[in-house]
Amino acid sequence: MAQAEIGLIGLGVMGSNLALNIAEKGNKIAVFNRTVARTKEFYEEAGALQGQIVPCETIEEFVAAIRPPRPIIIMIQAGAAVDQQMELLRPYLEKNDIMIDAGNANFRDTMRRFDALQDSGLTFIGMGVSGGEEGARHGPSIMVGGKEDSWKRVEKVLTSIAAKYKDEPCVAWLGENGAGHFVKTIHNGIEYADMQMIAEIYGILRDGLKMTAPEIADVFAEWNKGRLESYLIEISATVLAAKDPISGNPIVDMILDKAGQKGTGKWSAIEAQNMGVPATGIEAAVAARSISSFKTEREAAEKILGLPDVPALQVADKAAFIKDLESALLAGKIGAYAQGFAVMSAASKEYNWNLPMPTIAKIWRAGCIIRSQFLDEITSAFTKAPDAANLIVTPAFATMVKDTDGALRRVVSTAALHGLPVPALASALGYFDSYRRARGTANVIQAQRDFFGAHGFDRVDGADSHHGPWGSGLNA
Ligand SMILES: NC(=O)C1=CN([C@@H]2O[C@H](COP(=O)(O)OP(=O)(O)OC[C@H]3O[C@@H](n4cnc5c(N)ncnc54)[C@H](OP(=O)(O)O)[C@@H]3O)[C@@H](O)[C@H]2O)C=CC1
Ligand SMILES: O=C(CO)[C@H](O)[C@H](O)COP(=O)(O)O
Repeated sequence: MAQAEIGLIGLGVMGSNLALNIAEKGNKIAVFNRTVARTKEFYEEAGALQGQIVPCETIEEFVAAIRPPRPIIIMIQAGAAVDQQMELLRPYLEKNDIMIDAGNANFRDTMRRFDALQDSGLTFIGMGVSGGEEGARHGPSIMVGGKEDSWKRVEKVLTSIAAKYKDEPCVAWLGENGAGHFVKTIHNGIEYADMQMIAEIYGILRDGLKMTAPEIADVFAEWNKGRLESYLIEISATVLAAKDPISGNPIVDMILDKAGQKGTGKWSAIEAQNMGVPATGIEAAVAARSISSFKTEREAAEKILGLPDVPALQVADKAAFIKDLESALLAGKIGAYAQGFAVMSAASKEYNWNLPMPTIAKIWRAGCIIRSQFLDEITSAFTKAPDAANLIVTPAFATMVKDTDGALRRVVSTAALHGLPVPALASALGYFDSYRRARGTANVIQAQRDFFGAHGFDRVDGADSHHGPWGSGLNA
């Protein structure tokens, strides 16, 4: 029997769908799962694809089933489980075999694993996969990091399973070691911001305009035909329209308002802070998820503080206000993506990855959770200006920022005046207002720091005096 082209460990939600996708595209695949019963179940459910799948009960049998040099995808719970799995696998591997961690790893773990294998003859790929269950099965977006020659060994298989945007595969080698997982992390950070801003707009429509879930679904479905066309707006319309089979109510009204998080959003915010690059949209979204999880505390706080004593929202022209919400959401999205790309640009320099920004935007156009028409516009902006300091100063996006500015301002201020929380949208406005202002207010911060800590300051006239006259100046 011919050997498998590739192996995959971990037949959970992502791994099983990825394995079926690989098999369906004509690649023979060997599979293994820690819990053997799951491997059997997976194989039985594979139907017509069984001929392409080699189910294995032991690691030894699994490794022997793959053609060397063996690419082995590890698609399991991120973190310590990956280290454990790699240790179990290692004794059976041979020179040039490639372990591919396809889970949502912290890129720092990927760098460590990559380094640990440097002189072993084995290689390592850190690969971000996005698209959830459906994407894994029918075409995810794949962000690859590692040695270029390891990528060459898997390029054909990965290209065959990746999503296609107008025939262009949404997979690319992005750089050495942690590059792929870093880009996937920022993808997820942007995903957090995108989702949070949609939720904030939903909050204005629900609590401000008192619209029902199906009515809001119609608004989102309409927006999905315009500038906001995206997977996240599409699924938001779908979930808002869905009914709870138990109560008959809209299902979203029966879902608790607390959201979990597994780490990638937080890592994006941490890495942005580490490099001194503002990612306020992502930070606001991560904080909003954390506040959402304080359900009991929030219930107690509402009893003590009550909701803000503000008038109910009244709008003279509802259609015009909804148009403003659409533009404000686009503006917020521009801010979050601009920040995400700025973080990747800084990381590219810090880690010598040479991350290709237009390519990243390109492979996010289909397959992944943040896929949208908007990413094609980003692709085009970065293709024309690959060295732009920030997405918002590229000609197309500068125009968009100016065009949506009024709406963002009206929506954020209206929300504030009516006690409706919009932390991510407000962060976008603050970001734009700070970034576009040549003369800011940090002169006072410089002065304060120099006053209390003799930190010195730079002068507007470029002259050499770097310490204030505070003592004499104050007391004179
Ligand atoms: N779900 C999603 O939408 C996405 C998930 N990811 C990432 O993909 C990875 C897998 O996620 P998902 O498929 O959702 O997870 P699941 O919970 O569905 O599956 C987890 C898998 O990990 C295996 N596993 C857990 N611990 C160990 C261990 N110590 N040793 C060996 N195997 C272990 C499980 O095996 P067993 O059956 O024996 O328990 C199972 O096969 C994660 O890193 C996740 O963050 C990435 C993109 C999207
Ligand atoms: O990678 C993903 C989507 O792109 C996963 O669904 C991930 O779990 C999302 O992050 P979180 O669980 O923190 O919301």
